[in-house]
Amino acid sequence: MPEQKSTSATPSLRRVLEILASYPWFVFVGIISLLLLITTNALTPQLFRWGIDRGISENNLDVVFKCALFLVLAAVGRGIFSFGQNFCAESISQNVAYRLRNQVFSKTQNLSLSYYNNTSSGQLLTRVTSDVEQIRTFIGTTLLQVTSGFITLITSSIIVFTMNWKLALITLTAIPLAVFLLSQFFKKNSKLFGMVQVKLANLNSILEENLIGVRVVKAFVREKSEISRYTTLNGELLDVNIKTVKVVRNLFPVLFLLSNLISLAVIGFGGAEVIGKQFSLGELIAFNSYLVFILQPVLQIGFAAGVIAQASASAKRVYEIIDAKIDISNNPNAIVLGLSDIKGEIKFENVGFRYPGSTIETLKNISFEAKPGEFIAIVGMTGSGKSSIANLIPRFYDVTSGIVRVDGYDVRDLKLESLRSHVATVFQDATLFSGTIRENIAYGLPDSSLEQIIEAAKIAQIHDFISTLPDGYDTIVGERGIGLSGGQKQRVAIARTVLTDFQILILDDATSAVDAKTASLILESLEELRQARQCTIIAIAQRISSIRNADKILLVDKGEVVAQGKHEELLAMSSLYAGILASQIQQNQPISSQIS
Ligand SMILES: Nc1ncnc2c1ncn2[C@@H]1O[C@H](COP(=O)(O)OP(=O)(O)OP(=O)(O)O)[C@@H](O)[C@H]1O
Repeated sequence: MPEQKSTSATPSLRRVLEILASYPWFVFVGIISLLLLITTNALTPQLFRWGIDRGISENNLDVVFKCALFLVLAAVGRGIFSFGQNFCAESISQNVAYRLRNQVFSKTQNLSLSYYNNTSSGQLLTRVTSDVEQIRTFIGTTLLQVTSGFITLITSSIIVFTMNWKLALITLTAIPLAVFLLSQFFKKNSKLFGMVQVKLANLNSILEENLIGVRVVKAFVREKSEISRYTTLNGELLDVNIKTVKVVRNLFPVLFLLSNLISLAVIGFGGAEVIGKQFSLGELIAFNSYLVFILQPVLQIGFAAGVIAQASASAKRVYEIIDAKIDISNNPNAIVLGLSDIKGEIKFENVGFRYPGSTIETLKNISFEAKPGEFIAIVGMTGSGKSSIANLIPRFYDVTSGIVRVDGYDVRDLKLESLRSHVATVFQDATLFSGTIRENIAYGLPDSSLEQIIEAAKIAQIHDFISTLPDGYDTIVGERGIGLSGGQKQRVAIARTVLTDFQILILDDATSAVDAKTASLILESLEELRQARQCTIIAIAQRISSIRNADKILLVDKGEVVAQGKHEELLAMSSLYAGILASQIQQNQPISSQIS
């Protein structure tokens, strides 16, 4: 993973708890309900004591009836306060989950591309879904249990002390023992709980890869081995889950044993005191009820221990994304280039580039210039570095050495939004979103009129095809809609880009899936657009025939520009270029397939 601020589990959970301050009313009403519930619970044994000692023992029916009435009122109060505290806790937990999901998602939108090179989307998905859900469960249920447990434990301890300090001492020996057991449990198992989420994320990655690559799996008849790969990882998740169940399960018999031993001691010692008339029967019954309010919270906290450990691990993983360093960001004095200011000049000055985390120098000493309104082509073998050069112009990555300039400005000094809004890119891999064709074309400028959209579609040579569809521009594409061929998708992607207000257009193998005739029609339209807008075009091309009229052609080999000039000049000066052209004429095939 890319460099990240170290995020440890406990501070991460503390950061989750700090979010609660944003919901003061829910917290306030929740705490009041919780305190009232605890008070009602604490009063109930006293009512029993009163009913037994003053009512039953003294044959006073009036006290017995009053006691019964108060007990009913206490039960109703418990119902209301319990609803209040649970409603507030659930509401807060849903809001915290909403906020974390939004925070993680907006971070994923701002993270640099290098982060995605090193993190699978399955891992990211798990953090937005499962990890956030763990945190929600912790806030909605566990936090309440633990808070109420602690307060009940303290108030009940005070009450039992005032009732009978000797019996209380026997009872309270349970607490340090339980705390010791729980701390040991935490120490030993926090790693294990983190592993559950790691395994789940691995499983999601495989699932995601397979869903995306389902055609490859089928074409290579790899279904069985993919099922076995998934099953293996699923088995690992099962093993870790079972291990967590086991460690939690092992904790409870010990805690129950402790609780039973204390009960035994109280009944034995308390019973002797009742016989010796030092303690009334009502007091012993009330005392015994408080025992539940001491031991139950200890068990509750025990139950919560696992969830807290899991929530801590999840919070750590969620904050790892929220805190992830953004490699490409605006510098404090970044300049905004307005549409009327930008001319479209590009200059590479001795540019060297290494992908983040890589030790290999992908680009070396790249220097070239594109004047405003020029058509520059980049050709070269597959893997030579053509896309890497193009990626540096809209600052998808930063150079390792040298400078990339747009209109004389170092791109690192320009505001990213302003730079990228003037530099439009059509990628080879045309990703469309679910929605209508119209929405897809208008993705960059959602307010575009249908006329503008149609004009863009005409330039991309896709208008005629769209017109044949029953719903025309309102046809749904993407996962929910009709399937488009690779070439059709590429043309919709070109239309989507053409519609925007760019001054520099980068075509990264943008017509690779389109037939040669349509590709040349698209280039003709783009040429007209270039003349009209005076914009600069950088085209990465596989077919030399499609770019022979370029103002300048850069021939890239092993990360270096080995020759640059017009088509005829390159033919004369570069045997590599001449060789590529000859082989293309001979075989009428793209460059990459010749070389690879
Ligand atoms: N994200 C990345 N991280 C590390 N190395 C990368 C990354 N992307 C590309 N590379 C490496 O950089 C080199 C240049 O890749 P690039 O995509 O620029 O080549 P290209 O000339 O555009 O290739 P093609 O014609 O096949 O698209 C290759 O060796 C590739 O392995």
